[in-house]
Amino acid sequence: MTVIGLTGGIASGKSTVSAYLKEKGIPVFDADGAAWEVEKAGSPCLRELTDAFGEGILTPEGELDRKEMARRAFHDPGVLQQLNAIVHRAVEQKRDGFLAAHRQDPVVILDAPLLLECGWEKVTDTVWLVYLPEEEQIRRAMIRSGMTREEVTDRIRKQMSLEEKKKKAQVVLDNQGSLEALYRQVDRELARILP
Ligand SMILES: CC(C)(COP(=O)(O)OP(=O)(O)OC[C@H]1O[C@@H](n2cnc3c(N)ncnc32)[C@H](O)[C@@H]1O)[C@@H](O)C(=O)NCCC(=O)NCCS
Ligand SMILES: Nc1ncnc2c1ncn2[C@@H]1O[C@H](COP(=O)(O)OP(=O)(O)OP(=O)(O)O)[C@@H](O)[C@H]1O
Repeated sequence: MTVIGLTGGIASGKSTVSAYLKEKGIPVFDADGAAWEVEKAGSPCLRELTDAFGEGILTPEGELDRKEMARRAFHDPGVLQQLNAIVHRAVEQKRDGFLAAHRQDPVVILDAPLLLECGWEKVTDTVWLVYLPEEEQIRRAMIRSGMTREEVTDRIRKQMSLEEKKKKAQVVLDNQGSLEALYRQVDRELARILP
C-alpha cells in the first residue's frame, strides 16, 4: 500500500484534489472531517474540551460552538495547544483505524492540513503539497467561508508556511491555475504510482 499524505494550508485546494481522487476510487481519510466527527455532541472528545474550557464553548443545543472555539484558540496559544492535544489524539486513532481497514488497497490518501505540523509524514510514503501563494489562499478562504481577512490570517499564522511545507514535500501541486491544470498534475503524479 502506498500512503500519500496530501497537505496544504487553509483553502489551498486539498479537498478539491481529494474529491478528484475519490472519484477515481481511491480511499481518502479527511482529517478535518474526522475532527468534526470526534467533536460531535455527546462525544468523549467534546466532554474533554468542556472540562478544559467550560460550557461557554457549547451552543444551546450542546454542540461545539465552532466560531467561539476558533475565536479563543486562534487568539491564545495556550488554548490552541490544549485543543490540539485533545482533538489530534482522537483524530490519530481514527487515522490508524482507516489505515488498518485499507491495508489491501494499492493507494490511500491522508488529507490533512496539519500533516507536517503533526509529524504524520512518518506514516506516509510520499507527501503531496497543494500550493498557493498566501494572498490567493486568503482570497479563496474569504470567498468560500465568509471568514474575514483577519480570521483567515490568524489561522495561517498558526500553520507552517506553505513555502516551508514546499521544501518538505516530495510533490508540489501548483493550484494557481485552472481546476483542469490541477487535475492534470494529479493524473501525472498518480501515473507514477499506479502505472
Ligand atoms: C477551532 C475549530 C473548532 C474551528 O472550526 P471551523 O469550523 O471554523 O474550521 P474547520 O475545522 O472546518 O477547519 C478549517 C481550516 O482551519 C485550519 N485549522 C483548523 N484547526 C487548526 C489548528 N488547530 N491549527 C491551525 N489551523 C487549523 C485548517 O486549515 C482547516 O482546514 C476547529 O478547526 C478545530 O477543532 N480545530 C482543532 C482540530 C484540528 O486541528 N483540525 C485540523 C486537522 S486535524
Ligand atoms: N484552481 C482553482 N481555481 C479556483 N478556485 C479553486 C481552485 N481550486 C480550488 N478552488 C476553490 O478554493 C476553495 C478552497 O479549496 P478546497 O476546499 O479544495 O481547499 P482546502 O485546502 O481543502 O481547504 P480547507 O482545508 O481550508 O478546507 C474552494 O472554494 C474551491 O472550490
